[in-house]
Amino acid sequence: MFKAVVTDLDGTLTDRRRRISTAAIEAIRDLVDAGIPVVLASGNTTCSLDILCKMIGTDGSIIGENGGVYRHRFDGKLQVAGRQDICREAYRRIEEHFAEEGKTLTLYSPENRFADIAFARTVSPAETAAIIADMPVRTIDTGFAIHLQYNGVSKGTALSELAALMGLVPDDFLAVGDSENDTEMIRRAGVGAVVGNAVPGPMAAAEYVAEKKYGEGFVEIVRKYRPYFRER
Ligand SMILES: O=C(O)COP(=O)(O)O
Ligand SMILES: [Mg+2]
Repeated sequence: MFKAVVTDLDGTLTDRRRRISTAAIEAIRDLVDAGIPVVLASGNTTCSLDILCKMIGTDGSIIGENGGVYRHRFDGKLQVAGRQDICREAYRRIEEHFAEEGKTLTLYSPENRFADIAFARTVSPAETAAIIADMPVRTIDTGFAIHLQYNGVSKGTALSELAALMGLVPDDFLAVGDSENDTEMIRRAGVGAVVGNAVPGPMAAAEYVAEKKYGEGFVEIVRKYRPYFRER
C-alpha cells in the first residue's frame, strides 16, 4: 500500500510551455481530499512552489531546487541541503568560460535560491559540465533550465529526509517525473512512474511509463495506482 505521492512539476504537471494541466490539478485535489499527501518536487524555488501549493490545495510539503531545499507543510522549517557557495564558484567559472566566447548567461531567480544555481539553456549542458568536471558539482539539464547542484543532493535524497519528517519512508511514495532530475526520486520511491514525454534516464528507472504525455500522463498514472493507496 502507498501512502503519499511525490510529483515533479515542469513537464509532468505542465506542458512544454509550462502551462499547468487543469486535469492534473483535479487529480491532486482528489488525492488530498482522500487524505493522501501530495508533495511537489521541483527544480523551482520555494516561493514559486508555495503559491502553487496554496492554489492547488496541498499542505505545503515541498522539495525545491532539485532537493536543495525541502519542507514539511507550510509551517515547517525550510531545510537547506548542499553547498550553494561551491555551486556559485562553479557558476563563476562557467560564466567566465562562456564570456570568452561572447556569450552572456541568464540566471533564474538567484535571489530566491538557497542551495542550487539555475540558468537559461542558452549554452550546451555537456560543455557546461566539462568546464566544472573537477568540482563536486553536478550539471543537471531539466529541459527547462540548467542547474548546478552540489554532489550527493537530489530530489531522491530530499525525499528520504522529507519522508522521515512526515513519519513515512520513501517506499510509501508513488513518485512521478519526466527528467534527469527525477531519476533518483523515482528509484528511491516505492514505485516510480514517468509521463510519456520523459527522457531516457528516468524512463529506464521507472516501473511504469504512461502512454500519455504531460498532465494527461500524470492523471493516467494516478488512476493506475489509485487502488493501491491507503486513505487516511
Ligand atoms: O526547474 C526546472 O528546471 C524544472 O523544474 P521541474 O523539476 O519541476 O521539472
Ligand atoms: Mg520536470
